[in-house]
Amino acid sequence: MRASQQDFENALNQVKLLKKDPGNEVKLRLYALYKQATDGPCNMPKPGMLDFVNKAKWDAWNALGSLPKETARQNYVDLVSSLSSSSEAPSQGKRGADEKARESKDILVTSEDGITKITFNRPTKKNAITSQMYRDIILALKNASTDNTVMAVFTGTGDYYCSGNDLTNFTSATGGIEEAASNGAVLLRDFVNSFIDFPKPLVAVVNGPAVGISVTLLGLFDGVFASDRATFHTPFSQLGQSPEACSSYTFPKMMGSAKAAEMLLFGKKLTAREAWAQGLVTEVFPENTFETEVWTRLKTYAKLPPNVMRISKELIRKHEKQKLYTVNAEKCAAALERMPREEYAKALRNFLFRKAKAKL
Ligand SMILES: CCCCC/C=C/CC(=O)SCCNC(=O)CCNC(=O)[C@H](O)C(C)(C)COP(=O)(O)OP(=O)(O)OC[C@H]1O[C@@H](n2cnc3c(N)ncnc32)[C@H](O)[C@@H]1OP(=O)(O)O
Repeated sequence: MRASQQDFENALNQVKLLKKDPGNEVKLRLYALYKQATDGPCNMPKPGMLDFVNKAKWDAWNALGSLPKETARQNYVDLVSSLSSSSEAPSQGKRGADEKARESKDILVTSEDGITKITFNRPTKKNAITSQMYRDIILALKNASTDNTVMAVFTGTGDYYCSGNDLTNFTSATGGIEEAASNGAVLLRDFVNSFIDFPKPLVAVVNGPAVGISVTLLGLFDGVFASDRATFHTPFSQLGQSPEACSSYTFPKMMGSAKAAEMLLFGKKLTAREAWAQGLVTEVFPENTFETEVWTRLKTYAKLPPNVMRISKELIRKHEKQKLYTVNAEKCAAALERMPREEYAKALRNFLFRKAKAKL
C-alpha cells in the first residue's frame, strides 16, 4: 500500500519527536527523500567542493535520480517508521526490532566488523525458506538498511546454501489454495522488493548448493562469492512454476538469453565455475580456504567509505529500479495464476511423496 499525503505529513511530525539523533547518514537520506517527495528529481546547481554540508545534501538528493515522488514519499514514511519504533523504547532501542529478527531460529542475524550477516539456519531442511523466514529476512534487511553496518551478507548453515522455497509452505494453508496463493504473492512481492531497495552493498557467500529463489535472487546482489562445491539450480519448469525475483529480466541481461533459458526454462544445474562463466558469480574459491578467504575479503570491503558505496550503488541501480518493480509485480501476478494449477500440484505431490515411493 502506497503512503498517503497524510502518512507523509505524520512522518514529518514524527521526525521532530525522535528521541535519539539518527546520525548524519540517516539525516542525509531523510533530507534527500523529503526533497524528492516534494520537489521531484534534483535540478539545483551543484554546490562548490568546499561547501561540504550543502554538497553532501545535494549528492544525497541527486543520487535518487528519477525516483518517483510517490516512491520517495513511501520510503520516507518507512524510514521514519523504523526510526520511530527504535526511539520509542529507549531501553530496548533499535535492538527491539533487531532482536525480533535475531530471535528467529531459522534466520540468524549478527552484526560484526561493519557487516550484517544473515544466515539461512535450517540445515535439516537444507535451509528451505518458510513463510516466517521470508518475513524475518524482510525485517533483517529493513534494519540493516538504516543501522550503522556497511554491507549485508547472506550465507547458509550446513552443507547447503539454500534449497529455495519450502515446498510445504502452502500445503497446510487453512483458507484454501486461492487464498494461500494470494497471500504468497504479496509476501513474495514484498520480499523481492526488499532486495531491490536495499541501499548498501549486498553479498552472497554461497557455501554449497543453491536452488530456486536463492539462485534467482542473486541477480539482485552486488557480489556473489561461491565455494567450488556450490551448484546453482532453478528447476522451475519441473515444478510447474515460473522464474521469480526478477530473474526473467536480470538473467538474460547478465548471461544472454540462450544461457538464461538453459537455466530458467530447462532447469540446467550449473557448477560454481559455470555460474562464474555466465557472470552470475563474482569469484569461486576452493572449498578448503573458502570461508577464510571470503570473510577476509569482505572485512576489507567493509572498511571502504560507506557513503560512497551507497551512492555508487544508487547510481548503478537507479535506472533499473522501476523496471525491477514492474517485473517483480508481473511475476507475483503470474505466481497467483500458476499456484492453483495442476502442474504445480503434481510437482508438489512428487516431492512430498518421493521418499515414500523410494521405499516401495
Ligand atoms: C512466499 C512464497 C514465495 C515463493 C517463491 C518461489 C520460489 C521458487 C523456488 O524456490 S523453487 C525451488 C524449490 N526447491 C526445490 O525444488 C528443492 C526441493 N528439494 C530437493 O530437491 C532436495 O531436498 C535437495 C536436492 C535440496 C536435497 O536432496 P537430498 O536428497 O540431499 O536431501 P533430502 O531431500 O533428504 O532433504 C533433507 C530434508 O530437507 C527437506 N527439504 C529440502 N528441500 C526442501 C524444500 N525446498 N522444501 C521443503 N523441504 C525441503 C526434505 O524434505 C528433507 O526433509 P525430511 O528429512 O523431513 O524428509
